[in-house]
Amino acid sequence: MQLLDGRALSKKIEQKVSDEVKELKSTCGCTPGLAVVLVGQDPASAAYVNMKKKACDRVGFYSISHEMPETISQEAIEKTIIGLNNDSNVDGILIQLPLPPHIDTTKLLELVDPAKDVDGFHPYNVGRLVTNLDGFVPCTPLGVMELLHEYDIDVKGKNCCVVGASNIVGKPMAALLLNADATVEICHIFTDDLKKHTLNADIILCGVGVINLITEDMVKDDVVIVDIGVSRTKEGKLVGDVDFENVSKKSSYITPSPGGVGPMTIAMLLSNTLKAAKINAKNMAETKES
Ligand SMILES: Nc1nc(=O)c2c([nH]1)NC[C@@H]1CN(c3ccc(C(=O)N[C@@H](CCC(=O)O)C(=O)O)cc3)C=[N+]21
Repeated sequence: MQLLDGRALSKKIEQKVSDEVKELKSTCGCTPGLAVVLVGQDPASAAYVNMKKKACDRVGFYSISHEMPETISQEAIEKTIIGLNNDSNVDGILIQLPLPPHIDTTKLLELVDPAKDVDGFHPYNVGRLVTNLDGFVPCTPLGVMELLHEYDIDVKGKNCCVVGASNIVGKPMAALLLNADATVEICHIFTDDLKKHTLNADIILCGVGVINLITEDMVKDDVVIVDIGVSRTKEGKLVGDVDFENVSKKSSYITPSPGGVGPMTIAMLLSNTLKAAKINAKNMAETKES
C-alpha cells in the first residue's frame, strides 16, 4: 500500500506557482489577484477562506476577501460580483459555498465572468470541460487528476467508480476521467447496491461526506482509493468517507484524509488563478500593441 501524498505534491506545485509569479512580476509588473466572497458566519467556511488567503500570501498573490452578513440581499452580492468582474486587479473570483438558503446560488455563479471563474463552476466552463476543451476546471477533481498523474496511475481503460454526483466534485470528476479515456460509473444517493459497483472498480473516487461509507468488503484487492469526503467526528477529528484503517490493507494506493485531496484543492486554486492572470496579462499586452 502506498499513500497518495497530497500535502507533499501541493508543496511542489506551490513552489512552481511561486516561481512563475516572480517571473510574471518581473516581465509585466502584474501580480495575480484572487477575490473571495464569503457570506455568513459558518466557522468551517471561514476556516477554508483563511487557508486560501494564507496560500495566496505564500505564493505572492494579491488577495481580497469580501465578507458579508448572513442576511445580505441577493442584489448586494450581485453588485459585489459585478464590481469584481470589472476590477482589473482581480484575476480570479471565488464564491465560497454553501450560501444561505435565501440566496440564488446558480444565478450568482452565472454572473461571474467565465474568464475569472477559477472554481470552474460557471456553465460556460462546465460545457468546455464536458466537451474536453481548455477552460477552468473545478479545483478538487483537477487536484485528484494531478495526484494520480504524480504517482503514474493511468486511468485509461480502467473501471472508475465515482461515488457522489455533485456539481462541484462528482460530475466534473467523472468528466475528467472520461476525457482521460477511463470507463466511468457515477453512483449516488439513489444507487441501488453501491457495493456491487465499487467491487467492480479499479479506482474508487468517493466524495459524499458520510463517515465509513466505503468499507473493506466493498473493494477488490489492489484497488486505488481516492477519498474526497470531508466530515468531522463527534470528537472533532477530520475524516473522509473511507474506513482507512481496513480499506488501506487491500489498496495499492490510497489518499489519507486529511493530507490527501484537501491540500490539492488549494494548490489547484492557486494554479487556476495563475492561469487566469497569465491570460489577462497577455490580453493586456495585446491591447497595448494595437
Ligand atoms: N467555492 C468553493 N470552492 C471550494 O473549493 C470549496 C468551497 N467553495 N466550499 C467548501 C469546500 C471544501 N474545500 C476544501 C479545501 C481545502 C481542504 C483542505 O486543505 N483540507 C486539509 C485539512 C485542513 C484542516 O486541517 O482543517 C486536508 O485535507 O489535509 C478541505 C476542503 C474547498 N471547498
